[in-house]
Amino acid sequence: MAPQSTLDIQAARQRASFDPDVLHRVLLAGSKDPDMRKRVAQLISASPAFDKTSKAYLSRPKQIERGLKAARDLFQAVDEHDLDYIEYLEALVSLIDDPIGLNLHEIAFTPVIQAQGSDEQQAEWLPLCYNHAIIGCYLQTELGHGSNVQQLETTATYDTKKDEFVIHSPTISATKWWIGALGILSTHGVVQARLFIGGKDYGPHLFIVQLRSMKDHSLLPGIEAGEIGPKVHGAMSALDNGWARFNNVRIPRKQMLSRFAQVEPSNGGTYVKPPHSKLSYGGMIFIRSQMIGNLSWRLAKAVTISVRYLHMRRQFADPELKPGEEQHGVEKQVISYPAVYMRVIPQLVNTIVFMTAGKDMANLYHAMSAELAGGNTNLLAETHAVSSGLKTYVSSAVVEGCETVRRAMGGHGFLASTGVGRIYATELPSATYEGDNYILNLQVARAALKSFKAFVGSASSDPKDALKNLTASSAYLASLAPPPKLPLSAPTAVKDWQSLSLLQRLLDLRAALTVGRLASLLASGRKFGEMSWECVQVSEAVVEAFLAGRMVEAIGKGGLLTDGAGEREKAVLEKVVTFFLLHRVSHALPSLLEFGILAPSPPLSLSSSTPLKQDAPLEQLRLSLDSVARELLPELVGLTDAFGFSDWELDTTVGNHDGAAYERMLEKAKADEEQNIGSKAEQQRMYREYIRPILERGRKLTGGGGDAKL
Ligand SMILES: Cc1cc2nc3c(=O)[nH]c(=O)nc-3n(C[C@H](O)[C@H](O)[C@H](O)COP(=O)(O)OP(=O)(O)OC[C@H]3O[C@@H](n4cnc5c(N)ncnc54)[C@H](O)[C@@H]3O)c2cc1C
Repeated sequence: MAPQSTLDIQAARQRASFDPDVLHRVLLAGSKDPDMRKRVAQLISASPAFDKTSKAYLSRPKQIERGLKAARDLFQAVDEHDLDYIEYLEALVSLIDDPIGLNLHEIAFTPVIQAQGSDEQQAEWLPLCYNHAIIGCYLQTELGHGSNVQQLETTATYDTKKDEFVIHSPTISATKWWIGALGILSTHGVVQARLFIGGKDYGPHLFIVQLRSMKDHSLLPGIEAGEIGPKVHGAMSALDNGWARFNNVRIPRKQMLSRFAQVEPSNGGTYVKPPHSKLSYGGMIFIRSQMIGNLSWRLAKAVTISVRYLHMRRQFADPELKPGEEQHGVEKQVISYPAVYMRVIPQLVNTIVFMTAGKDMANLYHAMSAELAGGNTNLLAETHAVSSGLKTYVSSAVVEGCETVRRAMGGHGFLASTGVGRIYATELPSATYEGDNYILNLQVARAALKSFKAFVGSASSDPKDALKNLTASSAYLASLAPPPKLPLSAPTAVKDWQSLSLLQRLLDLRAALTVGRLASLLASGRKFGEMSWECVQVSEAVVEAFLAGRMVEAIGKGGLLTDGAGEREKAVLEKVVTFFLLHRVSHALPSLLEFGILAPSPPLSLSSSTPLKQDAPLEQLRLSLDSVARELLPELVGLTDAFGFSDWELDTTVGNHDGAAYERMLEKAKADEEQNIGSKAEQQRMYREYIRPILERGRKLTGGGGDAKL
């Protein structure tokens, strides 16, 4: 007989109303080939090189070595199985779930050369990058400067006589810091440094600098570098984040990345300006746009583990059931408690929303790149606004989501072998790197203000033209034309709250008026620089309106969530989208009431004996949210199965496909004993050296009374 936990998971799996395999293909469509993913996962998991069983017990140097070994063995697998570049990237970025130095080569170093290198530079450097004849990192951040890139101190001074740049770190605060893959792995780096020509400062530009010898990997003359040390929660231990200082290091002029800005040798060095001031952001946009989809799959793992565990975990029988009634005395699955499912369902729903947003983002990025290649910068501002908004929103939500589903698991969620804490710790800095989220909120708010002013300015004279100029990121402003009559009449029935167009309109109006409020504050004399807290609210409102619009489109005919889906899959995805919008509208209630978009409920009676009037619109909103959550409850395990993770990928004791959690937890505790607390002989030694003296002292103090108990 299978353990109860297995029976619980099997029963939960059978309750799903749709085919998880079909849904799996819908979720991956347009981003990954499911068959390729499965094939690569199988061959990577079968290789002892990628074994994860001892990872939690390794010292820092051994973690670093494990990361380097993974990189070397990955290339052996590439050669042995003839993996192409996409297959290799899948293995590196999503299957080896610890970030390793090589990731930076693929997501930062190579892309910045692709985006910012001239044709000649690409021809020279990219073959070396693709074949890993060199390994690179991206050196932007300095000890004293992070978000404010314009104040970086490292200099690149043009030497007319030798036609070279001299790279130099003038102060301690100019030391490059945090640089992934710099500590031990990289041979080369792209360095952000201030360009000086003839004493004039042209601000930060990008330079390819060789860091280590190609013969013996020693640091080149004039370069000092090292590793910065362990990170919080022991996270990212296999990744060698490093520091570096440059002492008048010379590089040829052709190593300044010059797709856009250039330095020509004529007249003692002539600076050629980029055609668009934001063109150098291209590399950043690439990394951010990749992050959205990647983060969604990390949350998917955490949610899969948690949801499966919460179906097999049972606590407390229903106290209202009487003896003889079905389920009397049987403990309930904890997922059935509203205080559990109301924490977990929003995370599961976010996962699917973010996967879809990730595809949207990738499509937008590719369209922008194609246009840029032809010299057209039309999509640059839009791509910058969308990628900044999604990066800040998604990374914050994923970090919080991982911690939420971990806490929902109670004590076992705190055990490393459960696996969710590891995902949380790894994703935690995503809220900081590639643009600190609070800095990005400022940029989102600035872009929103610009769109708002342009729209309001032209809507009064030419409403049609104003509407025509809206983009995906500013589409919510259409809710202001014609000016809405507020408050809107809110539904008084649960079902009516589930209208996607109504929910989207509410989020659109809330975004438009949140931006409008910021514009009014500016008009009343407040300075933008003093309103970084207001910008948090603006950014959240604008991104949620954007996501609402994209999700309503995705669930429509031919949308990202319906293409390839059968009727049953469409039905469950529609519930997912409905829950997302309802949940966001509930969360936005303070603003919806503050701006008068919805009318407040009448004051509550203070008497505890008066029954609550459930027909008030906002009560109906609460009921509606709970009703969709309950409709989703039987689908949860099926939905997580649709993510398609193998047990090897999840690397958990409690979230495996078969649900046998307790068996695995005990098995692992026994199997790991030696790595965990040392051999039996070691344990005896520790007893003799540390435990026995305490007990002997205690016995002496109690007059040897403890002996009687032995
Ligand atoms: C794990 C990890 C890996 C990294 N990898 C790399 C890498 O490979 N290469 C690289 O170059 N860098 C890397 N970084 C650095 C990263 O890009 C920076 O940490 C990030 O840009 C933020 O800069 P900062 O840390 O200096 O924060 P700061 O800019 O000092 O910010 C500190 C605080 O001040 C707030 N703040 C700052 N200015 C304002 C303002 N105007 N208004 C309101 N609030 C403000 C911020 O929101 C934040 O809360 C990495 C960082 C981490 C954590």
